[in-house]
Amino acid sequence: MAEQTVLESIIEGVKADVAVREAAIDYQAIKRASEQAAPPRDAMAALRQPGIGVIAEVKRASPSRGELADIADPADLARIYAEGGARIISVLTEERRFRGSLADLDAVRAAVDLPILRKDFIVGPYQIHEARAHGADVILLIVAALEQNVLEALLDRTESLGMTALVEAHTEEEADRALQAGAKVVGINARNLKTLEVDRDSFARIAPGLPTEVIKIAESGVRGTADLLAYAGAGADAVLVGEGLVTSGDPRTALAELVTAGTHPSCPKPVR
Ligand SMILES: O=P(O)(O)OC[C@@H](O)[C@@H](O)c1c[nH]c2ccccc12
Repeated sequence: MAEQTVLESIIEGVKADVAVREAAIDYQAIKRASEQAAPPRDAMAALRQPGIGVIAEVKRASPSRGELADIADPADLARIYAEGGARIISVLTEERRFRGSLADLDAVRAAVDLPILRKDFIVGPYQIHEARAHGADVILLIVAALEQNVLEALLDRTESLGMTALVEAHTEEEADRALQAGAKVVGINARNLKTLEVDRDSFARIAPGLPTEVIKIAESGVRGTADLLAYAGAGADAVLVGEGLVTSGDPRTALAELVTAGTHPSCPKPVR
């Protein structure tokens, strides 16, 4: 048998964890909970604000870097992000490799009023209802992890709940599949989730081929304002930043620098 990619091994763990949660709260129950949650916030409006937005991520660990930051109080970090001008807060909920949890999502939801992205490896509708039930407004759909018909079904499910899907691609082919499925927000991840290699040029290669009306997010590898400005120059509406904030020692200042650069009159703007 061919060796598993990192992505495949993560997904295997995620499926096992979802099965455990579903045994405790079944599909009908999580569906009801998602329908009873307070209405989702408008992430598209947040992303359409002028300037290059920053999506700030609550991230403790990653398979590529191991432990990044303890983050004893994710609510506290989320408040710092909100005060610092983040457009959206991303919360990793994958437990095995990223040390996130739904408890983190709950804590952040209770602390801030911004749209929240549940960042996980979504494999089926259960996790989408779960995200909504826990107050998420945006979910990540990773093209490389999903068959096309499943991607389409999950995108429709997300939108029918009034949520926004950030559809993630790493190659031109995956970006085409995202568009085929009807994605309105496309993220280009500089990191290849199969090998964990980072290629910061992938955004500049792929983004110009996307329709102007599609919102474009540059994901991963933003170390500071120079990377933000480079992504802005290549047409990004927003950047998604984890490691650069949580390992900075001073996330408030690190975020302020990015937000200031992204809203400065000299910052390149996406063509609309
Ligand atoms: O920590 P970074 O390099 O700033 O990256 C943030 C974000 O892009 C990254 O966490 C991410 C992007 N897509 C993902 C999919 C799954 C898990 C994590 C991710």
